[in-house]
Amino acid sequence: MSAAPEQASGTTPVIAAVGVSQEYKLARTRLLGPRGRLDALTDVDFHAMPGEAIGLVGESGSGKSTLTRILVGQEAPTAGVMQHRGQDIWTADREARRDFRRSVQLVLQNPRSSLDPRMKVGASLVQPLRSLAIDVDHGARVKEVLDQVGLGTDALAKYPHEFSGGQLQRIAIARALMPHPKVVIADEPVSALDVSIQAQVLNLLKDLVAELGLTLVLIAHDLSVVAYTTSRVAVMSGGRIVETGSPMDLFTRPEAEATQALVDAVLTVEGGLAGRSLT
Ligand SMILES: Nc1ncnc2c1ncn2[C@@H]1O[C@H](COP(=O)(O)OP(=O)(O)OP(=O)(O)O)[C@@H](O)[C@H]1O
Repeated sequence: MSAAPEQASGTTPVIAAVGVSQEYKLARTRLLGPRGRLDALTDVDFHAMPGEAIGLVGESGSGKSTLTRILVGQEAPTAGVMQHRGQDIWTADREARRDFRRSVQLVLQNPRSSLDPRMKVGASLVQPLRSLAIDVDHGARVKEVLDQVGLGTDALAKYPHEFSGGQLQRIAIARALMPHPKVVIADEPVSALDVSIQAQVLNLLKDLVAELGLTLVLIAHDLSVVAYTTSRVAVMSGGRIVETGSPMDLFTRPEAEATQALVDAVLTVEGGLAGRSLT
């Protein structure tokens, strides 16, 4: 098993996919015909250091969602290793697996589908504490996280339909924060939101990284979104990471064709970088 480079210098990534490949078997096109195979990921190395905000960007079908499912432990890779604090999550003991499930939380694209519409926000927020059997004062923790995401406790007795998309995404982020995670993986967290609200949610994620020392993995198809929010960006194409660099480097000196295409997409969308600086 190869180790992530930082381990040699004594600092362990909080999460790392090391040499990860993912092959899917496709449905037969003929009754007795062979099953096709699709390489969704090929030899991917991806890691996030403690307190780092890292972006993962790529066009549709490049493998971002597949890598996300591997990073959160929803799928085991067909080759390579998925590590949490240097330990393979699929061979780790029960305690280490529990620590991983608590430590790495996911925020999805659409809070309207990730939050149960029949549950009051208060009940949705405490659900992760129950399912992970975390023994803390629920009321105090709920107040604390609502404050961290800029919402008041009046949200607790309301249902999801009573909120705007931006407020709901704050609630989804609050829910992810409930178990005191070290890592938040946000999969296209602003692409379902109005452009006017997107910067607010991205600013919230940036503030959480700065104030709580969180590690953020931000996945998006829009390079300007990850450039605004993170300091290091990995570009995916065809199931591989084709380039990694600072947002400024990717914009000013893109090396891979896929990076150039993402830069072009930002620059041709009217107002693509409006209101977002690269620093
Ligand atoms: N469960 C699966 N079975 C078969 N093929 C899959 C499966 N999941 C993903 N794929 C294929 O793997 C490739 C990568 O898909 P993936 O969803 O990871 O890309 P993506 O970058 O997240 O795209 P999008 O932004 O459109 O969600 C695609 O060709 C996709 O069709």
